[in-house]
Amino acid sequence: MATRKAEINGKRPFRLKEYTFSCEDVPRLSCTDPEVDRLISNEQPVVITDTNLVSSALHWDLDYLGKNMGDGMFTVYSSHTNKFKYFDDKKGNNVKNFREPMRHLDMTFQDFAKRLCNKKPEDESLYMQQTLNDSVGRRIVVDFLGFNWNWITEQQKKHNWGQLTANLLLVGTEENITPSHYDEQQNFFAQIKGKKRFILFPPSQFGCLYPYPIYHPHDRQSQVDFDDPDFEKFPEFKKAAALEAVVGPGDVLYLPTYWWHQVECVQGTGLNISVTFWYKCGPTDKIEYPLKPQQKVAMMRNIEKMINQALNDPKEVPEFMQNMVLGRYT
Ligand SMILES: CCC[C@@H](CC(=O)O)C(=O)C(=O)O
Ligand SMILES: [Zn+2]
Repeated sequence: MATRKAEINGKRPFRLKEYTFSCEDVPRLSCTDPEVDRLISNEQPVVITDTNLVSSALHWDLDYLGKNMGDGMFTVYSSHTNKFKYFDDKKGNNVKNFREPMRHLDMTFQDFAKRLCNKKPEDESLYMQQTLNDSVGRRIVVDFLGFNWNWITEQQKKHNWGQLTANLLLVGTEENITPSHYDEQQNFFAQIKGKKRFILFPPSQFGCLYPYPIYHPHDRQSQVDFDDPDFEKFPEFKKAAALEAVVGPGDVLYLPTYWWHQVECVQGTGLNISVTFWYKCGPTDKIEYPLKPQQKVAMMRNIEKMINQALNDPKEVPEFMQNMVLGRYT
């Protein structure tokens, strides 16, 4: 796999995997720069520095979390490859012979830390993805309360977002990859330890990324394997053009809703810790034309849901959709 050298702000270089598509940089601005507000209002991604959003957690490492996460059971995924492709197990029966691409395990943080430390190259990769809740130890609660809630709540209000829905703690090792998908919430993604590379595509490139059908367990995930794209099956992927951001400790990436993202723990940057801040989207006061790409994606999802409900059988959906468009809108 070809790689290329990269660095953040002249810091120690590291290597990034090369793909078939071009990558432009996401803007990297201080939170004091008024351009940040403009980009967020326009639902454009931006790496925001100097927020102190998670400064109270920059000392987190495996040892500290092992001592302070408490003895609760936490969600850990295990994968034969280094890819952690999300799946909705409630939709598993909709697809014949669906094979779950990773295993969902529950374990204490101490057990997770031990398995990471003793991990041999042939062992499965592990990725903790746990919503921060009141089961954690007191010192983690203190660190959590020490997040810069003033700044992020000010953003939430300024941009008229809905409620904070979850803070997901992500603890992984270098080379863990979350393959390309989109979410339906606004996300301030805070990096605590190690570096993460985001490969982003705007919602307007929906047609290049070929998401699975909405009834599929991999709903919202791209069908395209970036490491070996099938241009026969997914010809429009040739036109995909990405934005890229590498975030390090203290950086916050604003990841707008419906933006596609593949996320890679960067090689050579060690243990990787992040926390997400997911917010419900705000209400659309007035429909304005032309509609925004993300509104069209939301419309497509609602129409797919309606068709699935009306047909009441996933096996009937492909023929129905093809009859509707093939030779008529193609
Ligand atoms: C389960 C969430 C994973 C995360 C990407 C990553 O850090 O691996 C992501 O996709 C997001 O924050 O939206
Ligand atoms: Zn995501």
